[in-house]
Order: sequence, then structure tokens, then C-alpha cells
Amino acid sequence: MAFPKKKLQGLVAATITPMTENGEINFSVIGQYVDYLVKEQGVKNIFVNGTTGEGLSLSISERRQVAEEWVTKGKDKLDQVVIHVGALSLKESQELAQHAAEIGADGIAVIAPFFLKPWTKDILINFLKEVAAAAPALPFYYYHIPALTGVKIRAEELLDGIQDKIPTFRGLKFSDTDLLDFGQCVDQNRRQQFAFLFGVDEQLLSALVMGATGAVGSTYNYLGKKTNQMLEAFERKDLSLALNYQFCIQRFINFVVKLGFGVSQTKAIMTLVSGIPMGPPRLPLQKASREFTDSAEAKLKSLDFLSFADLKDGSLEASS
Ligand SMILES: CC(=O)N[C@H](C=O)[C@@H](O)[C@H](O)[C@H](O)CO
Ligand SMILES: CC(=O)C(=O)O
Repeated sequence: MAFPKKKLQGLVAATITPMTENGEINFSVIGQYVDYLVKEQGVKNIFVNGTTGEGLSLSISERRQVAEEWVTKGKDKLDQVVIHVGALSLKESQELAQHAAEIGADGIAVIAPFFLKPWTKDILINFLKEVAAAAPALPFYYYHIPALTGVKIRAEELLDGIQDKIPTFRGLKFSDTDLLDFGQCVDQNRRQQFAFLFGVDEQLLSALVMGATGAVGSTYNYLGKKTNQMLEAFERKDLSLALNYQFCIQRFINFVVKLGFGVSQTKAIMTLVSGIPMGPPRLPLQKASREFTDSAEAKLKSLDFLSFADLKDGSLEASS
């Protein structure tokens, strides 16, 4: 079924879940959001209901509806739609995995359960295996994000022999800065055709050198075009140009990180850059401040990431 599909590669935008001012999901802008990613950012793969999508703050029924909307609106426009189905409850995770298969998603990803945690590689593999088995026709990706899950089992260890346990395993989304671990994932699995997707956008160039085959991140929503230019320069082996792009991206991320940067701020920046209202985040997150949005806007302009022509009417109001 889904398996003849080509390997997931290039940029994958971790989608935001648009919300209305009263905290309901705003499904009405998802079609527009797909077009924006494809046409304005050159990004044709998405990762739905992950960190940026506040996936763990949504109800199971909301997660199903969001997944369905992205698959429907992305049809014939997007290359691949990967749904994050990780949850604390194995049952819920399996239900979401099965649902992803039913709606025709291109893959599923799972984080480690993060309240009652798996303490060994084998236990984590057993959990992942049970989820993957609920969608036996879908490519499976492990989403390694130790800073948020608190599960610090090294990815390199986890990948050792993983396909014997999880036959649908196709790759790793690596959201950590440990390039020894990441490099060894690549080095030790050269004979497999796994996707090695890096998830720390400000360090992507170093991961490309280590063998990353793609990247999943929040900033590809609005810096996709710039990052694609970096990927092209890297592809042509023009490392100094690629580094220029990476530094440019770093100047922006460094600036916002110092102001306090997370999902709320990503929502505000995306509203500003795309003109599509992303709305506030859901509790426990707090809406980004007006000061943050103003400073981010000034920085985007100074870096030439945002021209006045890009600013859609009303976008400032929507993010205030
Ligand atoms: C913790 C987190 O959300 N990480 C994202 C993806 O994994 C990244 O895309 C970051 O948002 C990005 O690298 C900026 O720090
Ligand atoms: C950044 C990312 O991959 C996520 O939001 O899950």
C-alpha cells in the first residue's frame, strides 16, 4: 500500500494547529495553510500533531479530526503527511495509528511515553512495536526528543536491530543536539534506507554533514524557502554559501531564543509571516506577548526574511 512510496526527504514542516481566540481548533484555515507551505515556502511534507502542533494538548478526537483535515487538504498537493500518534496510553496511541492508516496518511511517528517512562531500550522498543503493529502498512518513525520526554535512551542504541522488532521502521526524527549520537545512527545503519530527519533547525547544516537525509522542524513553516536554499547550496557542495544561509537563520533563531521561544511564539511568527491567523496556543501555554511579536517582526525585516509586501492586512491584529 503505502510502502512503494519514496523515502521521506527534504524539509518537513511541523504543523501548527490553528486555533480560534476561544481556543477551539480553526479547521477553516488548513487548506490555505497547505497552499502557503507549498507555494510560498516550497515545503511539501508535513508532520502533524507533534510538539509544534500541540498534539499532546489536544483530545484524541481533536487529534483525529486535525489529522484528517491535513490529509484531505493536502491531497494531490503535498508529498507526504506524517501523523504523530504518540500518547501516554498505548491504547490511544494504537487507536491514532490505526486511524492514520484509515485516512491514508503516509506515515506515523511516536515519541517515548513521558510520564511513566520506559527505562531501557527493550521496554521502549516494546512500546513502539505495539503502536507500529496497529498500522502495519504505514512507515514508522521514532521521534527522539529527550529534552521534552525525559527519556534519554540514546537513538543509536535504539536503532540497533530495530527492524527485526519493528518491520515498518523507516526512520528517525532526531530532536537533540548530540551529534555523536546522530552521526552514529547514520554510520551504523548505512545499509538500510532509513530517513534520518534532524530536528534542531538552527544546527541543520552540521547534521547534513553527518548524513541527515531531511529535517522536521517548526521554522520550516516560515523559513522553508531560506532553508531550501541552504539545502541546495549544500547539495552543490558550496559549503560557504550554505554556511551563510545557516548563519542567517541562526541570527533569527538566536534572537528569538533570547526573548523566550516556543510553540506560542511560533504561532505568532507564523501569523505574522503568512498572514494566516494561527490564534493563541492552548493552556498550559500562554500567548506570545505583543512585545515579542513586534521585536520578531523587526528582526525578520532586518534580515530580509519579511518584506512589507509579505505582510498581509490584519496579520498584526490577529497576532496581538
Ligand atoms: C523543541 C522543539 O519544538 N523543536 C523543534 C522540532 O523538533 C524545532 O523545530 C525547534 O522549534 C527549532 O529548532 C527552534 O529551536
Ligand atoms: C518540531 C517538530 O518536529 C514538532 O513540532 O514535533
